[in-house]
Amino acid sequence: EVTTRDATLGFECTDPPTQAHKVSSSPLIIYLQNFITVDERSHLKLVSEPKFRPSVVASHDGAPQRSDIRTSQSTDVHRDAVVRCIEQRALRFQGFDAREEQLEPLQLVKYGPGEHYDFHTDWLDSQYSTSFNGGNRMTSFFVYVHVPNDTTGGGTNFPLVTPPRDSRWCGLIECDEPYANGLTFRPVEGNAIFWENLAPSGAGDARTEHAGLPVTTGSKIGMNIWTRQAPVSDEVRRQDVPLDF
Ligand SMILES: O=C(O)CCC(=O)C(=O)O
Ligand SMILES: [Fe+2]
Repeated sequence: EVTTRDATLGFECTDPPTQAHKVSSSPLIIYLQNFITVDERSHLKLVSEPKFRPSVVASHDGAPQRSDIRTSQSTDVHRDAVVRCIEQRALRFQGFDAREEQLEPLQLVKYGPGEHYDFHTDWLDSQYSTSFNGGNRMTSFFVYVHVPNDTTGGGTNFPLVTPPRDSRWCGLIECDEPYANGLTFRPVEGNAIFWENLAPSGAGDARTEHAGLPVTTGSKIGMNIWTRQAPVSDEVRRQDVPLDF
């Protein structure tokens, strides 16, 4: 167990007892129960709350733009001790080889009633996967940071992935979903979905298409942890150049 102290915050970086469950081998999808602690969740909620702005998507000419495709609010967060603790956990999970410099700034997304993110892939077209940007998004974690008890809807749907069958999944995925709808994860606070976006050739894997389904009641805060193929430029890491799509 890795433990470090940050005196300024009195925060102790301690890994929660995460349980990993494989969902799919191809594309690789792994479900992580208890990936961030209660303290980390409340800290992320606190620091992000005043910073949320309407989410954007990548437009044709490269400029981030608002769109009906993605009606949530987003923000990145300052790399304080809590954020660095989660970053290191995400890197260790990927087998030590991924370097800190490959991480995009962690991105929080908040949905209120009716808000959603339409079907998309996290891997990007070549114009957004330049060497300046560290190439493409090799992997994604989507972490459920804050999901009040009254929240309904807001699942994460992978239409091209076959759901696992065992009934022990039923708290974590929609088990009564019509088979044709693919796999829908329920938003369960503290848990995360990890997947690989790229085929071994480096090409984007179309089977990783997914959507943030509309929140019906309540709200949802999630977090994207994206690891690029190569180091992201300092400008992006310092968050001078937003990459917030
Ligand atoms: O909200 C979700 O469940 C998924 C969000 C997502 O896919 C994204 O922000 O890239
Ligand atoms: Fe996504």
